[in-house]
Amino acid sequence: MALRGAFRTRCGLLSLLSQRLPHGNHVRGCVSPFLSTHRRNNSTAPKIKVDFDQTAGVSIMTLQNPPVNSLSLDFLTEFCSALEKLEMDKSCRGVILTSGQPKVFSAGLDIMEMYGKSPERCGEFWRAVQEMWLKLYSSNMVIIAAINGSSPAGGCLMSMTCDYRIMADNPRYSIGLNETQLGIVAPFWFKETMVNTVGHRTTEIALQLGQLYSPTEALDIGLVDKLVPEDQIITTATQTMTKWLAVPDHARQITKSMMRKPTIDKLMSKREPDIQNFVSFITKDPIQKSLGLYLAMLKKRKS
Ligand SMILES: CCCCCCCCCC/C=C\CC(=O)SCCNC(=O)CCNC(=O)[C@H](O)C(C)(C)COP(=O)(O)OP(=O)(O)OC[C@H]1O[C@@H](n2cnc3c(N)ncnc32)[C@H](O)[C@@H]1OP(=O)(O)O
Repeated sequence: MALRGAFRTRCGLLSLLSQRLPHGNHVRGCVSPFLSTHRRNNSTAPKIKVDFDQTAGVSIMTLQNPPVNSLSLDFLTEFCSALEKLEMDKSCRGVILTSGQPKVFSAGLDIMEMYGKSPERCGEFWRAVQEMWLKLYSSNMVIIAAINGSSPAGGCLMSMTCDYRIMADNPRYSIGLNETQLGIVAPFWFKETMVNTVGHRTTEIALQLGQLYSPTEALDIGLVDKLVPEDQIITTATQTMTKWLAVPDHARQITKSMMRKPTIDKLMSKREPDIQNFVSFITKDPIQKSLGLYLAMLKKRKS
């Protein structure tokens, strides 16, 4: 039923863009579903900057995949490899995740990775998305998100895998799992991560509506834990980290695992079917058309 609903029209995307774009913009004029070009970040510059403070045992991972830190296959691969290195380094006990791009923490999954790609490539991409989630959600380190910009969809998922979320108090920013507004469906592990964060009822409403929340609304529902002025976000994250690292590692790690293991085990046991589900869903013609329209509109609203 959900799939049929998503396939029925492209209005999920159209209504999202005409009703509420994250920065309050509106679609202007008509759009062509055909996208001939798309500015890609093909740079070989590192997409993740890691600053390790050896004395504190804390790394700051800065996401730097311009223009909007979208989660492309290359980005995810580099991110997982950087995180794995830190995980294996016993002197690193905490990570602060933040964005090096103005106004955006992460725009979520790179839509270009899901548009016009072969089933094989889509499968490879989805495996990388799963890997990012698994590595973050099961990390032994304390992970704090310093959300210094908008964080829709996959960006919100990434934030929710962290142990604590501090968001810049700027009403122009938004955060949430807005998948249904794009005519796509948040997979079960996105849903469970949100349930584990804000509870069942709030998730039910948030997911069906594909709701994007302002920082104040996100704080109200517990999607983020603290709001601070943007220029204080890293100092606040660093102070918060000190508090978390004062707890004995083994006790905190076992507790974290106890809370998250059922969800992690569920994805681990369903990884391949989850990839197949994603590939068969995303490569369907109506979904491809919707994604094409959405991309075209993202560009159009700037002109
Ligand atoms: C039955 C069950 C089956 C299960 C099937 C599974 C289904 C799939 C589930 C997928 C799960 C998650 C999905 C996602 O994460 S999809 C991504 C959703 N993201 C969004 O909707 C955000 C879109 N972007 C924005 O709203 C804004 O860009 C912004 C982040 C608020 C920033 O605004 P801005 O004004 O600063 O920048 P803007 O001018 O809009 O964008 C700059 C350029 O970046 C391009 N771009 C933006 N977002 C993306 C993106 N996510 N992917 C790729 N490209 C993106 C945008 O087009 C601009 O490009 P250009 O400069 O014009 O070339």
